[in-house]
Amino acid sequence: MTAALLRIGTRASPMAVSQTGRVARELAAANPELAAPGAIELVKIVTTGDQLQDRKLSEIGGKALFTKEIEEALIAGQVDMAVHSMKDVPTVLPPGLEIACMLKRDDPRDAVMAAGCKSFDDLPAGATIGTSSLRRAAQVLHRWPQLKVVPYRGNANTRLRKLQEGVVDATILALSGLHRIDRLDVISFIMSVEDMLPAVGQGALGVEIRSDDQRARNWLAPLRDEPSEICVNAERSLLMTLDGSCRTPIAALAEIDDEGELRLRGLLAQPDGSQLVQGERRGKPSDGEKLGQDLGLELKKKLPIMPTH
Ligand SMILES: NCc1[nH]cc(CCC(=O)O)c1CC(=O)O
Repeated sequence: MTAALLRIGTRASPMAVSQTGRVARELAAANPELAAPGAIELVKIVTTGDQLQDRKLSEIGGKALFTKEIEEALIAGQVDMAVHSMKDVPTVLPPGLEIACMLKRDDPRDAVMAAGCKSFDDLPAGATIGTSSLRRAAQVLHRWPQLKVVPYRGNANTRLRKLQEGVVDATILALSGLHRIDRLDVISFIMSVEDMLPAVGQGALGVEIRSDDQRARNWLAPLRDEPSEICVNAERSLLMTLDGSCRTPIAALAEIDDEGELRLRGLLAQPDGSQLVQGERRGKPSDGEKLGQDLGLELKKKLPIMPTH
């Protein structure tokens, strides 16, 4: 057997394998040398975040846990690309690595699974929402203070099974993720971004490479979607300015409208939803990162008592 031309590292969950499959297919379609059978190999890597299913992420060190082992394999040359949900990628990358490509973003909204409900207004007081996302918890509790949020982990399939078993009354997952595992059928309703501002990078896939790997960069060039990159980078710039750890509920969404103007919305909250501040910036897409910084500073001023790290 001849060695693969390109090895792509991925988390082993069904969602991660599905999104890495999309990248592999698009790479093969755009680069004839990668279209031959066996030219691309998927390498599944179990991350610390995947192993620690039972503990709250915010207690065990945050989201780098989902990328660390894959980045180590990339640095060691065991794989040449790593496919990530941009939502899981920390704002600062290890030296020598870069996100060389973001694909066209999927719908960034969140979806709710809650039998027979079309809105959180339909749930009785005291109903339990299973989520370990501080961002989702803070926004739910702020807007529907009569509901209860309980910690909830596991991959998407596990969470859907626990919901079926009645462990909670409702749960919230990213629409894009449900699409990737072909489970749009379970959705009760999709949340507007006014009700639930998404996480930074939600719905976008990014591909990380070694900065000195020009071959990998060239293969990825045709897959890049510039508007998605501009929007996600504006959101990440806001996140960086807020020094967001996993202990701070932060949400942001950048979009480019029909006139070509960038609109960035941001939100910062207390984990219990007691305080929630929001802001918005509009400007040229080329100023996206500056708009992110500006809005980050404004939100910090509006909510000075940041949760302690
Ligand atoms: N935290 C895990 C994670 N990382 C990315 C997604 C969804 C897919 C995406 O945002 O691209 C999910 C699951 C979820 O939040 O429902």
